[in-house]
Amino acid sequence: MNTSDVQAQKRRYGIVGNSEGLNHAVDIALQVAKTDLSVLITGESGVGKEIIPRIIHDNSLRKTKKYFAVNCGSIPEGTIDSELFGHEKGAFTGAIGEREGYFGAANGGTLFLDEVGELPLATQARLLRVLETGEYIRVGSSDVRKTDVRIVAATNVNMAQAIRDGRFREDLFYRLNTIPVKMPALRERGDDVVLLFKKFAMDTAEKYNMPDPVELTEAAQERLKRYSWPGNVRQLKNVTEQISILSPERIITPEILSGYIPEDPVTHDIVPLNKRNEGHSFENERELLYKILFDLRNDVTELKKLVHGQRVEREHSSAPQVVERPITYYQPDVTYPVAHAAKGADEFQTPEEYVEETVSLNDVERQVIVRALEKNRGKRRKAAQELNISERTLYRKIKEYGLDKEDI
Ligand SMILES: Nc1ncnc2c1ncn2[C@@H]1O[C@H](COP(=O)(O)OP(=O)(O)OP(=O)(O)O)[C@@H](O)[C@H]1O
Repeated sequence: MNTSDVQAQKRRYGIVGNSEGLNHAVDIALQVAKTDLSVLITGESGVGKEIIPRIIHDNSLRKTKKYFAVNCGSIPEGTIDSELFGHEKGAFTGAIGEREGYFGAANGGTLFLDEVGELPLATQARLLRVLETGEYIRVGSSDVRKTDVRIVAATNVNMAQAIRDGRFREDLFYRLNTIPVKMPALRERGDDVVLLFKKFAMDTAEKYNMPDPVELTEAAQERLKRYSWPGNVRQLKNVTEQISILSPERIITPEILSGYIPEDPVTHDIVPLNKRNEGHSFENERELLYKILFDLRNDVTELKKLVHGQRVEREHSSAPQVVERPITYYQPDVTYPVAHAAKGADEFQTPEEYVEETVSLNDVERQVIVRALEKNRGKRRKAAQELNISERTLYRKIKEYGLDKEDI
């Protein structure tokens, strides 16, 4: 293994970790990059398979040509052939114009077929043909076209089982698997888990302008290493973000970790997140939640500034003082104390009047959505963009909170 090349690639792509399995995967990617051999990357969901095809393409002779990543599992069975191989005008109802398809568009370049194990059998036959001969036919056409595409595929399904079940063609498997690359599960990477936690903690602190990233005690590091991480690096990233944002403590102990990962090191209670399930994606929910929490924190900070400003003003005019409140972080399952919204300078409250009111997270979420809808004059697409969530999630939330019955 050329260690310095491997280290350079890891720096280039922001890959964190130094375990043997990870270094080996990057090394193989580098070694095969200059060939046109097909590569099949295997590994559990969330282990970081997507980076390997990028390394291969960027270090290949095709690097100046197109690179496409296609998630085969997220494309409906009815349209996958047309997406991959293109279609002619009028090939099926709704085919208003012709479509080139990825195999045509990537000519000369690289195509990354993620979740290749999910391809329907008919598409597998087409894929085998193009891999063996470079030939393919658009849907609704009889013309044979030629293309020169390098295929890198990835899967998290057990291919041997899929072949036994008749869900995946054995001949295609061998064709794709010319060079196998195995991405190890996070639980097999030893200290990498701690390095990754540090990276994600720093990224989160930077992203949200936090003064200091969270840090792990020695015991907490051991606890992270003992846990089985069924959702792998993706799960660790989410957990680190959650801790960074939700924990008022910045030094993380095993006790604090217990609120975020199960005590039982091998339990699969925390379900791996499914990126493909866009309509009800946890990533979207999480983003919305983070946004709410940050809006809330910003509101409190603003309020604090306002209170401070008012206090200074009133001190000068010997008016009654207002008690300053520390900013509180949100804690799961705890209602959040907020001061009454500032009403305007003249209506400002005295300490006696300054009451705490609790709002649930749902109330806050509802308010944030109403605010975004009002601001965008009911335009849901714009509101969803502003909230950084998908339109489908916004529609669902609107229904959930009965906002569709309100005049916004
Ligand atoms: N070694 C690593 N260093 C830094 N970030 C990583 C590393 N491995 C994975 N990640 C990050 O973890 C997340 C999940 O990785 P990725 O999407 O590549 O997983 P995957 O194996 O393709 O999962 P799936 O099979 O579900 O598609 C991404 O945000 C990725 O950037």
